[in-house]
Amino acid sequence: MNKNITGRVIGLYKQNYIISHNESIIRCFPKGKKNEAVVGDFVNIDYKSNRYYTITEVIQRNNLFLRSDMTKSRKIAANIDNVMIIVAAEPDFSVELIFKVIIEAIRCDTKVTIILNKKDIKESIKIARDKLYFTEILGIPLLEISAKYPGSEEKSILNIVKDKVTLLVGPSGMGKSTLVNLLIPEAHATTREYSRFLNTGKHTTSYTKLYKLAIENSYIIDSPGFKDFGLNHLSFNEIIKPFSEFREFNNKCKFYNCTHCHEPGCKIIESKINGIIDERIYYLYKKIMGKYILTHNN
Ligand SMILES: Nc1nc2c(ncn2[C@@H]2O[C@H](COP(=O)(O)OP(=O)(O)OP(=O)(O)O)[C@@H](O)[C@H]2O)c(=O)[nH]1
Ligand SMILES: [Zn+2]
Repeated sequence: MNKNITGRVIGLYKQNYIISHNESIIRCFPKGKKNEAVVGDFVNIDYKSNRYYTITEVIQRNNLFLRSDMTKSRKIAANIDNVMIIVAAEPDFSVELIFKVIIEAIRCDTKVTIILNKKDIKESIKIARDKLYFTEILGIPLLEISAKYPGSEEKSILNIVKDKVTLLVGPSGMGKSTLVNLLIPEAHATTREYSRFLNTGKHTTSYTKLYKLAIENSYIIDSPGFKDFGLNHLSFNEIIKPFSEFREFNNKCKFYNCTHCHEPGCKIIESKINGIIDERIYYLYKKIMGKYILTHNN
């Protein structure tokens, strides 16, 4: 007898899916060779009596957060409302990398918050804060916390994640796991349980997982740390969109297809020279767009 049910992907490791369905979890495999579904997806699954569950259909998504380079793209999570980017006083982090994540979050039409962790490290917190100058100019919420030594302020994260599916991303070493354990005290145990369930033969923790928070209707998706974040799947307009300061000058350049990187008669370059556009933001744009153009023209 075939049994068709709908569930949500809460874990994915190689070809192994963990699907949640009515408070229980089901191990599942993709139907063909391709892994179409990602964490956060709602899927229809099918049980063939003596075999195993397979995903038969991915239900239409609201969005799909991904990163891509010239050769491949990596799907990270689907159906998200919120992207929380975690950086820290130390180790050092790349503003360019963080900004690329913001660009992708805005393409997905989600909210974005930056969490600056390890505020207890007084010697380096100011440098990290200065690097995040763009948050104020572009109106991106920034919250300083200490995931390791939490006080009352850390509770305000709950207001950000309430009633939402929040994707937690960040470079390695910023304290993402510490934050996950603070928000979801049973996360460690859940990860262990999932690893056993996946039967992968080793205790792998480095895969994307969806956790249910204690507050109703609120979820966190924890994804592995990354070193780079490619935007090859985006259009020129999607890359420029978060640079809200540029908007009023965007269509006023001499050339209709101005990249605002080097062209004569560029109103954005002019506005940067006149101090109307923040110089640091302009150079951040130029760096990101310069690399994007280079990979797209090859
Ligand atoms: N001082 C201080 N250290 C912290 C804080 N949060 C995390 N750490 C430390 O920073 C280091 C990295 O923390 P993790 O939570 O493992 O970081 P992660 O981002 O999950 O790192 P990856 O597993 O590499 O992706 C650990 O030694 C933590 O104890 C904090 O608020 N203050
Ligand atoms: Zn221009």
